Amino acid sequence: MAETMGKIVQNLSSAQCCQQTRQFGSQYQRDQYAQFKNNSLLFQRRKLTWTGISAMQLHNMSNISQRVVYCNASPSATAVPSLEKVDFLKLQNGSDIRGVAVDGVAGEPINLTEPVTQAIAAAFAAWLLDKKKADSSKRLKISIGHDSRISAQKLQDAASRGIAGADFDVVLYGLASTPAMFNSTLTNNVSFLCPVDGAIMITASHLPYNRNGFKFFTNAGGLGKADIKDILERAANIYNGFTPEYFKEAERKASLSISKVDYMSVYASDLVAAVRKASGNIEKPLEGFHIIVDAGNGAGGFFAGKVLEPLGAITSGSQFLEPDGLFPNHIPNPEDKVAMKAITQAVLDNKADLGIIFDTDVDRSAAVDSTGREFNRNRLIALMSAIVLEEHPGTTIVTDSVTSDGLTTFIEKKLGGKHHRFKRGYKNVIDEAIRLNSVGEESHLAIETSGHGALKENHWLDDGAYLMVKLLNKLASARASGQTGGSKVLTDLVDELQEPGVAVELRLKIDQNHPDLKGGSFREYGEAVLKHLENKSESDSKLQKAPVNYEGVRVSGYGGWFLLRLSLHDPVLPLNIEAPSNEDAVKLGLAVLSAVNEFSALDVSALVKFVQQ
Ligand SMILES: O=P(O)(O)OC[C@H]1O[C@H](O)[C@H](O)[C@@H](O)[C@@H]1O
Repeated sequence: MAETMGKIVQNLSSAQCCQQTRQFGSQYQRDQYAQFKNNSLLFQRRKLTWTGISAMQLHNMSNISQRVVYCNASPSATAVPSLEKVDFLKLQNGSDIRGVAVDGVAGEPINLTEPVTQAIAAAFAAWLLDKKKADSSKRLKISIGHDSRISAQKLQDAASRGIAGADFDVVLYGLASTPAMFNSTLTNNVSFLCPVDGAIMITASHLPYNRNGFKFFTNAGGLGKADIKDILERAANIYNGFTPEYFKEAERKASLSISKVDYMSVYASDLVAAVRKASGNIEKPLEGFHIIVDAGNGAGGFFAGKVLEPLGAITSGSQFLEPDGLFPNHIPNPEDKVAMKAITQAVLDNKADLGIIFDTDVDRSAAVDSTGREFNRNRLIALMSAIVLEEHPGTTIVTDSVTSDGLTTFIEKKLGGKHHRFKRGYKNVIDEAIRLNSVGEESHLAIETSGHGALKENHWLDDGAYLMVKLLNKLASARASGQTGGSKVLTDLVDELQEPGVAVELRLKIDQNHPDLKGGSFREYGEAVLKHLENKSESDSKLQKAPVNYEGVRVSGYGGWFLLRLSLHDPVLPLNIEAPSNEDAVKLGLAVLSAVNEFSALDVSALVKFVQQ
């Protein structure tokens, strides 16, 4: 059995990527597949063989497996790799690590190799050991999960060697969601080897198939920027000290310390229990509801079979539940228009009550009501605020900076709450909500327009599945109190949200090699652009600077507003404009353009196009 499970883990990514019969509807899909075909040659060279087991068969097999399987088959490095020089700090992406794990995209060489991964995992173990010094007598364990990416298995194997080499136990969850990984540090269940001391999620969220990365958790939550920097610095040292003996020894230790657990079943059953509890302990509180899931071929497919069906919902018409790291149907991203159109169409075609869509690693989500009305961005925040403010009257809702003025009016005037519009970035909003509570301002919800949302009642974990559970609770309790009308109970909650006639986001790139930067960083340049825009706006009588603002330059005028800010990660100034009409939006666009036009390293072509429409 142990050997079989070792094989299953080994073959998972080949199974996901070797489906031969594909039909591609768009150029995006054809491009992805062409790139994949090149990559599959690489896979063959690395001797990952295709055994003919489909991803769904694997899924079914894992369902009948024992809870804990000890894998004696070690993840093999096959040969001692030759090491290239690596700038580890370049792999930091805020509070995540991101890199290129698969060849095939021009101009994007691999920088997340197996040795780099092994060093990063060993560095996380070392970091964790420092944090847990108090009980260092016990052997620590780290869980590893991954999304559906085609590089998942090789990175999982390398991470396992890194952790085992540091004398930790490794618990493999296979295909998992990011929030489940955090949850595994909290769950008390020895037969599933929980709680673990630390958890690693291998994911690059919605990014293209060639990327991958890591998120790290302890029972205190996700690691922040400073911790990630610390881990990457440790990883660079570990990497520089690698020797052939080290690799051999890590491989030997890995063969002794890896177990496999079906943790997603534990996590899913917690979600099921939460909905049952909210409905007054009804076994099937969603009986009769037709709810469609679109997992975008990421890790969220479990939600249909392991959450909705046990609660009694019909899930027929659900789509893209099978993991496929080439994402052949649409990008798994609730912010993506094509993705939202796909779930909306599925709801309408199937005359379903509700549609639910997740991003690749299920930390983000959105929904669609039975009429095809989308609950994403400001509307999802409004809906979640309505639910949370019913439970906690007057509480503060923390959001990111690009939320609309209509949302503020809705939260404050209609719902009687307080809207704290903070900065972009899921970690920023979560940390701010935690800070507010610590200084005596009650907050129960931190949520971004991107679909990241975290509740105090759920350990401030940003969990797309849990957000959807809150919607299900509402459906179930409405049903229990005799209301009919399906998802109308949700739609009614946001019917007074004022929405702008026009809402756009334009992303203006800074050319980092442009002489106008005069050798400075793109951040300094971006700050100079923002300062200039702020000064110009102050001298324009038709514009008013937002009295409270935590990021970039936010200005009202012409019945709407704009926000220009620096991207969290990229050399980009994202510009959001919302206005009652196109004409007003163009006036706001022109006000920005007249201020930023003289910055020759800034690509304003998207803005020029917008104002000329
Ligand atoms: O600043 P931007 O480029 O718009 O990116 C902002 C986004 O970055 C990442 O994807 C984070 O996970 C999100 O929480 C954040 O909203």
